[in-house]
Amino acid sequence: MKLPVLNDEKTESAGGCSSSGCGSSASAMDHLPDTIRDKVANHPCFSEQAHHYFARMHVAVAPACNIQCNYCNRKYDCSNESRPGVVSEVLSPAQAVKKVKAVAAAIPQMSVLGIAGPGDPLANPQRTFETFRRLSEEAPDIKLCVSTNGLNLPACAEEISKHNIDHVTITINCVDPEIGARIYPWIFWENRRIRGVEAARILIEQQQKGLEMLIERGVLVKVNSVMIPGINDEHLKEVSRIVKEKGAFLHNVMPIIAEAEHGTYFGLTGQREPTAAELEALQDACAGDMNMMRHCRQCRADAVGLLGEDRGEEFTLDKIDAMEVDYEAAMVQRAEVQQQLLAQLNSQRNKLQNQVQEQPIRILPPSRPVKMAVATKGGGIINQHFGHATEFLVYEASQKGVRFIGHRQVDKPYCEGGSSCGDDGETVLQSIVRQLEDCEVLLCSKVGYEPWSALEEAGIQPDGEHAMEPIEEAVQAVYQQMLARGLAEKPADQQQSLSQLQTA
Ligand SMILES: C[S@@+](CC[C@H](N)C(=O)[O-])C[C@H]1O[C@@H](n2cnc3c(N)ncnc32)[C@H](O)[C@@H]1O
Ligand code: SF4
Repeated sequence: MKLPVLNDEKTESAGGCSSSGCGSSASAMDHLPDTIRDKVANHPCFSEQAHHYFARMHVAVAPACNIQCNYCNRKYDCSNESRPGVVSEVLSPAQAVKKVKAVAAAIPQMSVLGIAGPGDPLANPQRTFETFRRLSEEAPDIKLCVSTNGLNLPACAEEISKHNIDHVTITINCVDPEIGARIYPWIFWENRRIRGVEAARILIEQQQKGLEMLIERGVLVKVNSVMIPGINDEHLKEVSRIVKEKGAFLHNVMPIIAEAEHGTYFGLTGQREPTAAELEALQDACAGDMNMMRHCRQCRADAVGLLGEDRGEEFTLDKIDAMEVDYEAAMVQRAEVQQQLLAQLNSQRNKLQNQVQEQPIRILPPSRPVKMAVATKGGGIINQHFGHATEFLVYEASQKGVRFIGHRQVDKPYCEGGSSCGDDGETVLQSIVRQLEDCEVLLCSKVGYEPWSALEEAGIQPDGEHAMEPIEEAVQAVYQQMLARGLAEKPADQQQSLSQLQTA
């Protein structure tokens, strides 16, 4: 069965919430068949809207890998670090099942369990499928998903569909073996280590075959691609076109993380990471062809919580051993909480749609889009203090509506770092302001005087007047105010807004 692929340019409603490039906007979700909408409605990775409300967890049961990527080193771990491949402890399937049930009972909005490493789940098929089999029997209310490099996917596709795993992510960085040879030094295939272009050719063949087999079996497939400037960045447009044609549901183009201290080939050879603007431009170029995921936080292989947060420390093995879990009772509570969250999510979506329909048709002079940064702790509302934010979501408002375009991670929240300098002499505040330099507004619940001034000096208008309001509504409202004032003008009346905010 080939799944419908959304092209948000086509589904966008005039003046509405287009979330262009993301398959989860109100308009895009409405065009999905009910069966698929139900599958993604509470999946934080497959739906941008769901990621504000629903949490996910990964269990690290798969240590080995059957290929080497030049950007991956699973040996380097730091408990404060959130990046793929990193874990604090590898679990046995029995430990993983125990942990999942403990987390699901404690965090009822946790809807999805994924296996994503720290190596490749399908290079550890016994451990992976044993975990899935036991979970589908003992915790049938949890959605199961798996991430793979695809080398062993054709051999596992049938088993995946038997285990009721209806979401799979395949990492596809290229469809050209010459490019692949610059990303993958070797693969382990049919009991041999194979190198160079031949290795890349086999990997690409298996990935494409695996993708086709999953689509035929009605599994929702997301494709991850790591953007490596100068190596596969231009080429990823071709990858996007091909995987879309084959029926992939979502494409997630992620920036390479290449720090020398991680000891990866790319880290050590000085491969540069893309800038936020380069990533957005590539995502936009690919979006012409398919749905793009822009809310990926490149999680650890043992992450727990909402995307962007990690509550793993609350669920270490020693703590879980001390927890008594009645999963039958937990399932009842989980169902109630998740129903409520879905109702909230739907009501927010309907509200936005109604606003669009009720808006009188006005002919506005053409105006440019505006980017706004938002501080949120989840729930789809503006509910975080500027100084506590570890990341900011970025939205673009234009006359077509509001769309989510990405997120900016900060090294340290302002309140933890204050005006202290890093090795490069930049203060925490300067670094945050630099990350947000293309935004013109910052929406948060509160902001102190020092960051207020720094933001304003950088041309970013801080705004605490929309605290506790739904994000997209607030972004839309601020944009309307800017239009009414004439967009070329600098926002006036900052002093009045400032008096409504409290110091950090
Ligand atoms: C750690 S992998 C685990 C699943 C599987 N082995 C795979 O590669 O798909 C999860 C995702 O993180 C990506 N990843 C790993 N290291 C990365 C890095 N340094 N920069 C960006 N993405 C990375 C992988 O490409 C993959 O899409
Ligand atoms: S396939 Fe996944 S786990 Fe294996 S080397 Fe690549 S990123 Fe790391």
